[in-house]
Amino acid sequence: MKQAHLSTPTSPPSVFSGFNFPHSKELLKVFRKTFGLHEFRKNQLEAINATLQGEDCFVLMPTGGGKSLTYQLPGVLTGGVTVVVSPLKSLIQDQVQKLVSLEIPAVHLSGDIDPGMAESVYRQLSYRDPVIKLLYVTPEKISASPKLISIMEHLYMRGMLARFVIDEAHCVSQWGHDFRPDYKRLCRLREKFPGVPFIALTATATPRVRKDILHQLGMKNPQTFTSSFDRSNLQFEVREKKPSKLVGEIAELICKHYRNKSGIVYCLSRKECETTAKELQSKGINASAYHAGQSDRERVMIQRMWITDEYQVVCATIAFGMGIDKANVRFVFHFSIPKSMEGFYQEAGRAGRDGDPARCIVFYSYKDVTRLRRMIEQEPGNYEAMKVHRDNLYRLVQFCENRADCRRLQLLQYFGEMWTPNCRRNTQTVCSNCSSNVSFTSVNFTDEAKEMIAFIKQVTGGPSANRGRKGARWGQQFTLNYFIDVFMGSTLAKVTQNGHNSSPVFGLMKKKKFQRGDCERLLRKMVIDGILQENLHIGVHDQAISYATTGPKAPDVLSGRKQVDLRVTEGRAARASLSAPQKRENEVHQALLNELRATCRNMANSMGINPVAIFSDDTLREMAANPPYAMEELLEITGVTELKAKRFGQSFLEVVYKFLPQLIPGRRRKHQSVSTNGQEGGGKRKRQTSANNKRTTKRAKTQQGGKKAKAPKRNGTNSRASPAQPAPNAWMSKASNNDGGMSKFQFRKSGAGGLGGGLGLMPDPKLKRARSFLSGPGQFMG
Ligand SMILES: Nc1ncnc2c1ncn2[C@@H]1O[C@H](COP(=O)(O)OP(=O)(O)OP(=O)(O)O)[C@@H](O)[C@H]1O
Repeated sequence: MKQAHLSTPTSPPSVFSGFNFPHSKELLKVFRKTFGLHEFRKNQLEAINATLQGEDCFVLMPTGGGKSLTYQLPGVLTGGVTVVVSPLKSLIQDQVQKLVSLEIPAVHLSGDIDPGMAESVYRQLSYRDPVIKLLYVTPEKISASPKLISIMEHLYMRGMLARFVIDEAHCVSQWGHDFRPDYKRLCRLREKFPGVPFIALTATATPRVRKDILHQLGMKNPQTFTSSFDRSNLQFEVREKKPSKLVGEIAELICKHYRNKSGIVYCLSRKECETTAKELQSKGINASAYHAGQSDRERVMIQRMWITDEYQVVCATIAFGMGIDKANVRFVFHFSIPKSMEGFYQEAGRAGRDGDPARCIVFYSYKDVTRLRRMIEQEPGNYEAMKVHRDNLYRLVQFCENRADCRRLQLLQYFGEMWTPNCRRNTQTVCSNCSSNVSFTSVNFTDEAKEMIAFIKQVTGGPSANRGRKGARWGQQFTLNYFIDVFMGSTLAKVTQNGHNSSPVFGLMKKKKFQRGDCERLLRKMVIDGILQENLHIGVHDQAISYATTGPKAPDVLSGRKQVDLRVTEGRAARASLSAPQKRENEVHQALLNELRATCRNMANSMGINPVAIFSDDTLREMAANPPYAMEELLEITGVTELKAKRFGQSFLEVVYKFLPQLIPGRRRKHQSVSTNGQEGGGKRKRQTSANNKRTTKRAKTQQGGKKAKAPKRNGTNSRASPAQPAPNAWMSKASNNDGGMSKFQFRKSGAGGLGGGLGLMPDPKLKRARSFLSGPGQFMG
């Protein structure tokens, strides 16, 4: 694989870098002579040095990044046997073959090894100084074979158990996409063989899964080596799926751009694999199906023929491809959506391992979500596991639906990387969102959402009414599509028969000049956000039907604690009668967010640290959506600790101050509280505007149509004043003081009459809590 060009922040040199270790000379010799390699990739040398020093290691590298070397090379160098736990027989066989081809003594004990061979392996392992350097096993083998455990005990007693390698370590976490119960039992190895170092490796893990992996494996203080997950040579695209035309579309893509080029088409079911392969064949493409319904032999043969390019395309279920080291895969298409972001990234990552451009397209249809949900709910397992899978699926849906943010950025953010890739730099790999010339803007649909929720609740009886497969219900059952019909003013018979054409919400979205697609996206977003929910039922013909009802977050919307925004194309936004001030406000908040991000990036670059070590993007979004005007308000923002506020806060407040003239429009802002008597404010803390800025006062007056704003007091206090409101000119002087400014900001009281008749801007802590990554400005797009 060619080295990807990464614009990630550079990590500081590790204590494990370099060649000044006792083992370094021998290491270089084996690296060059045995493995035939010349240059280490990022983090390889560091991880190898660390494990050779007896450290536990956690290695996170993207697919094809070169993880195997980080344990194979130490395996060769160290005395004793390195035990590698790997999830798939095919993967194990492939690795063992490769090692043997390099004349490295490697063996496996996977399920289908013949008994004579297994005996021979056991015998060799019982020698005082075994020749075997790497022993590959499945986690199931470790769980089920007392003989293997006993062999390992003997190795351990003789000091010949060099290390344990946990490959595809995300399988240990049930928050991951590929949970394997036997992986979870691997922590027993730690108890049984104390002092034997572990290496856990994975190509896909969110911060949450990473934490869980270490917890599950009992790795308390590992050396962690993380490479960027960016695969800059991959082009990401999500296309609308038109089922009846899809195979034709795929065939055309292959014939036009990938004639005789290798690729994978991932399908959801065996049947889909078969029919897709057949149809591609009928269009002259050399394709084969690959799925669990075929015999092991058949699958091995298909895999081999694809690796050697005898088959151009494999139409496969997800079981295909893990660990296959085929460099020249030019495309990975998802005929139906994958089950999770991790699954998607792992599958897509099988393209372009040689570093040349490759294309990854997901064909997305919301109908597939119902199919997948049904599959998830039919899988054996407890409710928790099912819920995790369902959440993973909805996260992927959210990715597919977001047509505004860079796809690469979305993926990297999902994996916890906080930097902005320059996706547009390369026209061959620019993602479908960055190459689109449609511009988006955010529209607040909270009022409409409230009406919809009230209607759905009224007709369905709320969430408790539709629970259970055949549960008792007081309300009626309707699908999300039915509600879309109602809100779009459809005159379908079922709508009129139910009398919903006379409801006030009938045609609500049509009146807003919305297209059906936009209305669909809004309702799906409400499902993703938990404002609505879909309950899966099995119909009379064994068909899965999802009935919609209100979700757990609906009360937050009704009470005004949660806002419902949808990104729509600007033209549509205008048609949706977004008021001019509303639009201006959105733009200001977006511009503020951009500048906050730039500040964070620049600071991080100058300090040589990751921007996330300063503030996460979620924190910056919250800051932009609800700008802090003082240090104490900054401290209210999720992710801002006192230490961070002290170290970095001033720079961020200065950015906010720069936007003050636009942020003080003298009218009620989004997150303001309104007391029952119509007076605003009334909360413990109010974000209030500075009073002694004449420019803004004047502006506020104008915006109120000439209504006189309450005269600001210069240094007085006011019952509705925030205790921390520096005047802009005072802020500027604070900024130059360079003392962190914290104490002064906290205790200085400026004039507090506020603008626009003393409008207090109070952050609503509940709203902040409810604000997910979806609801910040610029997040969710339709
Ligand atoms: N330092 C290096 N120089 C050149 N090639 C390398 C280097 N390290 C690894 N490779 C090659 O890169 C390819 C991918 O490596 P490897 O199979 O270890 O990736 P991986 O991270 O385990 O991927 P996956 O997640 O798909 O299993 C292999 O062909 C390997 O030989």
